[in-house]
Amino acid sequence: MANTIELEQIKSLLPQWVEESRQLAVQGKVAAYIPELAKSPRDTLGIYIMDTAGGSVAAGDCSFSFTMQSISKVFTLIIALMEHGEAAVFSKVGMEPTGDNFNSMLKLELVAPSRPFNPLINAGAIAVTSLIGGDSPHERSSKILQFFRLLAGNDTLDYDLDVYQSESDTGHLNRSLAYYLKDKGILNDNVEDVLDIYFRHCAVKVTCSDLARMALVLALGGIDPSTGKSIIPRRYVQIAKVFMTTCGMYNASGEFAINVGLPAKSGVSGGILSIVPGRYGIGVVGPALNKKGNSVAGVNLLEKLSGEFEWSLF
Ligand SMILES: NC(=O)CC[C@H](N)C(=O)O
Repeated sequence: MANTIELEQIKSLLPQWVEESRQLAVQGKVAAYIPELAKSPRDTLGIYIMDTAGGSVAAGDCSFSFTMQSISKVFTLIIALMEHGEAAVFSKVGMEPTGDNFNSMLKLELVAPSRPFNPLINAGAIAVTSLIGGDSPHERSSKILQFFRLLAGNDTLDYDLDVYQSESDTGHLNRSLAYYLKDKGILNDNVEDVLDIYFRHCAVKVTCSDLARMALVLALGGIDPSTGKSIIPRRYVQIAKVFMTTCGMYNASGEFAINVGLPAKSGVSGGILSIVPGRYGIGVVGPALNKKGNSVAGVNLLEKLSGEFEWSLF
């Protein structure tokens, strides 16, 4: 179906669907292991969809801002690939899902070498972040933030310093993962430096429209929709999409592939970035999470959309 006709249909259906999906938030829980995230309003639900021709649809709580958390890992992977290429990145992380929690230590010890299974689990993302170069932790963080701003088409993107501080004060499990990787020679960086960079990129504050714009660049195979120029090599977008499909929704990635069938990445703040390749960039937020750590209402909304408009890639 032509995008413009479909977008009009989405526009008319979406407000009602948002209200229906919002009802499911009571089944979920807001993440509390980062204390600052526990303050998020459970019933919030927003979605923003951008198409390749400049059209967009917004519904629900689109002015709500939230931190990217694990969604940022997709883009730090891309930066590391652009700086160092595939061989260097895949010497530090694998290409396979784990079946374990995103912050699990288990396979690092069980499987030799202790290379994290993929770049979207915490251990893998920390290893990838350690590859991003610069003269100081500040310079490395700035480079990441600038790239996120470019992708979002929003020069005002910045850190939520309360969330950053909260995670920095309590992120001892991530610290232990990083020290373990340092011991095993996977991480060559100063551990506290790399964690600071990691906590900062997780704490970049966005709205659904920022996520949709970042997603749109991926949907376009790396083309900046404002300039028509390539800002990410197509091959690296392909790699990112594969990881989003196989590992992007934690241990529910298989279920999500069956029920929605789109590359997606979620974060513990309740955000989900998803794409319909060649067509749409989508940003969703709903802070109440299901047992697998994904936004209950957000996943439900994406299921409705994909089902109705037959977006599944499979
Ligand atoms: N799943 C997530 O969104 C995790 C990101 C979070 N900053 C953490 O490291 O625990």
